[in-house]
Amino acid sequence: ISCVHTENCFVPTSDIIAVEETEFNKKQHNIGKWQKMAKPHAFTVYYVKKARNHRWRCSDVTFWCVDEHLCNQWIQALKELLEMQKSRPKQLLVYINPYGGRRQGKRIYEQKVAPLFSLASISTDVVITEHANHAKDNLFEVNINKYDGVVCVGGDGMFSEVMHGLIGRMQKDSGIDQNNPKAPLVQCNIRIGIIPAGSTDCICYSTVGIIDPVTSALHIIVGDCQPLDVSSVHHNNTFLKYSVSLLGYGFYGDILKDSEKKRWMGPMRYDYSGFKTFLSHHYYEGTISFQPARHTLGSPRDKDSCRTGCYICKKSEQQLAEQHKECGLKREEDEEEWKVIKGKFLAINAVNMSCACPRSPKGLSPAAHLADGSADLILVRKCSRFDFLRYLVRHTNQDDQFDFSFVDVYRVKSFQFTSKLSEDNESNVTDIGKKRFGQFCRDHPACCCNSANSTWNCDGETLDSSAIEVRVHCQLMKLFARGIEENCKGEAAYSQSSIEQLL
Ligand SMILES: CCCCCCCCCCCCC/C=C/[C@@H](O)[C@H](COP(=O)(O)O)NC(=O)CCCCCCCCCCCCCCC
Ligand SMILES: Nc1ncnc2c1ncn2[C@@H]1O[C@H](COP(=O)(O)OP(=O)(O)O)[C@@H](O)[C@H]1O
Ligand SMILES: [Ca+2]
Repeated sequence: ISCVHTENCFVPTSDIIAVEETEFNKKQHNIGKWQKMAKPHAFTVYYVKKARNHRWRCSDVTFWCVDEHLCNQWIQALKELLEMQKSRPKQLLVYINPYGGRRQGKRIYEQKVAPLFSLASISTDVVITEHANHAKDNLFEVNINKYDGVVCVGGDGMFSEVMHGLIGRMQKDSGIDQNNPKAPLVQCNIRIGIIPAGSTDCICYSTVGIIDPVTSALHIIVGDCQPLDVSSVHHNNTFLKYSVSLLGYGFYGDILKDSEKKRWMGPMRYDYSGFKTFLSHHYYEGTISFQPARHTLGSPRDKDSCRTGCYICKKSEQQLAEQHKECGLKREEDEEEWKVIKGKFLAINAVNMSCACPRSPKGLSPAAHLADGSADLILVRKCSRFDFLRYLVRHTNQDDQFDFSFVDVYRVKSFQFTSKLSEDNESNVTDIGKKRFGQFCRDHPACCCNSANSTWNCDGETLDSSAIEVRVHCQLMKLFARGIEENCKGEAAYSQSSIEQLL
């Protein structure tokens, strides 16, 4: 058996996409040494080729020989090897948002992704959504056990919808009340794959390292698995939403609210509203209380970030498994300390992952972990426009965005927020004068005292309440991804040995 390539190629079986018998064709027969072969037989191996910047491509290599039996034996053996890769999906449920991002979802799926799925013998049921919440509602009805995974084609908003459907369905089937903020949620073992076709696509970028539909499709095909922390958001014992990327009040809440009116602008709407919001320079008064995450090894000021095989996330996984074993025992969580901070903030951002995206390749919190059971809480206090701009610019370069006197960052496992306005309204219901003054200010937005509330931006969706209660659920769900791979071939940033050196 020989290969037409002149160079040697080495492909691990885990990177093989498919093996197929190759049809004999004249053109191929006429090249090189195969001209002399009487009746050639051939098979083609399709495999993942890793290119620069975390990009993956489907490549192929064809092997020729004269012996038909030998050729078939090779095909058979390679197919058996593929069968042994148990984590690979065979049956997928696909939701396409035709209106996300630049409205290319359907085209991207049909032209770039579907052919790869069919090459890898994955069967699919495809739903093109007709309205918002279509995918979410549908997930409560379908026979979910039929599928090895769910794929969403769209942006972070579309992913969020699919995640709400899956996690919600899981809790419903297990009789867990999502409205109880303390309920131990049931993990969701059905993986979600993201084919990026949205505006920010930060979840894809932060878990794969690139926004590229083909790369994401290949991660699904090889059956990658990346656990992900999920935050639950409640208000007064009412469930509001889950969040995996950004939960932002003030700056990012205001950008989102303004940008929703400009959907026709496509992804550009965020830059337009960002500029507008930057100029308006609103700050908001409120109280934030949080429980520091003592269980995890890392800190938000670490130099190393979460990478494939991250040791810190593995440690949290072990702790989680131990917790599940001792689930009969009482949790001490509630008695743990709460830290309280009052102030005037331009932005309050809680991120479960770095939130790296093309606009900011290192993200809002470069050292945040995908699956350590914590979120990074970033408090940006009132400062000058110039200082806030300096802070924003550091999201795009190598400088440390936390090295400012007006920026604080904490790694937390839960937090609560109440705005000054809602506190006043609750504690001074009889103080009519104050209420009237509040009303007056809201009617006159030019008034400097900023009496209006901002809104929360929850993975790109607005929340109705400004007072919220948030809890991080360690590794509540899983993605078809493997985290960002280290650039140089070598160990993960946090390898066992580097940690041991640290301790
Ligand atoms: C001066 C340049 C400053 C650039 C600062 C860039 C920081 C970007 C951090 C982005 C974090 C994104 C977190 C992810 C959020 C998404 O879940 C979520 C939903 O995504 P989807 O639409 O795909 O469904 N996306 C968003 O909420 C959009 C966030 C908007 C980020 C745009 C920020 C632009 C800021 C421009 C400021 C301009 C100041 C100029 C002064 C001269
Ligand atoms: N067919 C549809 N029509 C209108 N909205 C939809 C449809 N399908 C999904 N959506 C909603 O569109 C919102 C944004 O989608 P997303 O794919 O995240 O795009 P973008 O990144 O541009 O915001 C999501 O909240 C989702 O619920
Ligand atoms: Ca995390």
